[in-house]
Amino acid sequence: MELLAHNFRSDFIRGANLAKGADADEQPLIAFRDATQLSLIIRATAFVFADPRSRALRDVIARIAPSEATVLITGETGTGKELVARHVHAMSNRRNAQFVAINCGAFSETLIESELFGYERGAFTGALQGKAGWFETANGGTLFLDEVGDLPLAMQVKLLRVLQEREVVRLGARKSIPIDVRLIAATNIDLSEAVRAGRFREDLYYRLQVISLPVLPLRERTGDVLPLAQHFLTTYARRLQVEEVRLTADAERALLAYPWPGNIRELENIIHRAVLLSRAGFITPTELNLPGWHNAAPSQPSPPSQPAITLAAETAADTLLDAHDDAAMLQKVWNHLLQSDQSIHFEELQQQLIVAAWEHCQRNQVRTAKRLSLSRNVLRTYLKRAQVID
Ligand SMILES: Nc1ncnc2c1ncn2[C@@H]1O[C@H](COP(=O)(O)OP(=O)(O)OP(=O)(O)O)[C@@H](O)[C@H]1O
Repeated sequence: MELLAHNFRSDFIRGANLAKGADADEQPLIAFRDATQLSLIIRATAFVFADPRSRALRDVIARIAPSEATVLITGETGTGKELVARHVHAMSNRRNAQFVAINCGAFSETLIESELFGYERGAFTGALQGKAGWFETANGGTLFLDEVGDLPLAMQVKLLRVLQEREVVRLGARKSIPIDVRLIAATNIDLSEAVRAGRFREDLYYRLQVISLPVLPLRERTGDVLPLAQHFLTTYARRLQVEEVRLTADAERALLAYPWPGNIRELENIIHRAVLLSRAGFITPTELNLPGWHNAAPSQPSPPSQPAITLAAETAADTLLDAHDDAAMLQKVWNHLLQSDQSIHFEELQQQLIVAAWEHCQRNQVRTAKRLSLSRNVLRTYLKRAQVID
């Protein structure tokens, strides 16, 4: 297996320091990223490239990284698009400058303009002082625009202009500011389809995909499954200060047979939970609890009924969303649910929790996505899967 890690800050391989460090406690148990926060700090960056198709991708990245060309990364949710973007940056000549990662789906239409391009003092009510936008923040480095398909059309026009002119004009300003930024964009929707439907500008589409990097779903690169599982096992065992944990042969077979609709993020969550539930240093298919897997052993407790899961999710969502500190609260709720009934099905519970949050937000998708730090696209995917929207 091949594991690449960058020296600047690699939480995944800094295991020894992590075990006792603050990071160990602060890692949220569920992978809702706080998309509304700028990730100005280069965070965990370790890559497993074991499958021949992943190694081919790694070789393409090495070839294109040093160029200044704009890159469009495509792939299903959770396939590792952001990690690929960080890898491109880390292998480019801009590696010592800022990598700014933004999730375009996490911002309202009005907010995104001032965040992207910045504003001058007095540009709008409440603008008591000027602020640099993301383009200015990333100057000299790389700007990663995740979920670029979520950009409103008016913003697409402005983005195209910045890419053409290589300068930004802050809201309320007359002067333009020259910028030197490499843009990497990512999407999990079919942008060419969005172009045909008139939701995405064709000129911007071609401008973005000077280099196109498709990231395959995990089910199409099964050679990565066990090395990734091993990688997350080591990571979470260290973070959770658990002794060495191993997968049984049955558990490995189950991992290989599963189709991974949520891709690497789902694998990471499942291993994280299995490490928490593991006994005597082993993870069996019971601890993996993969959707569709049923343990015939009579000693197993029967799974909770659907109403019980729904109620637990509703309570969890209400507690979570009423709390001030969402991340800490989410971790507590999640811990509680894991401990209260270990047979609760992770995916099912996650789905129920998201639906409950959507109900809590009066079925307003924008507000729900914002509260959960998910993009609207990802939220819609979950809601469709739960069959509560078309
Ligand atoms: N090759 C890899 N090696 C190790 N970890 C990986 C790899 N690819 C992805 N991951 C991990 O899987 C998780 C999901 O990756 P990432 O956030 O980059 O996916 P994404 O495609 O950008 O998702 P989304 O479409 O939802 O934004 C992250 O925790 C990331 O660290």
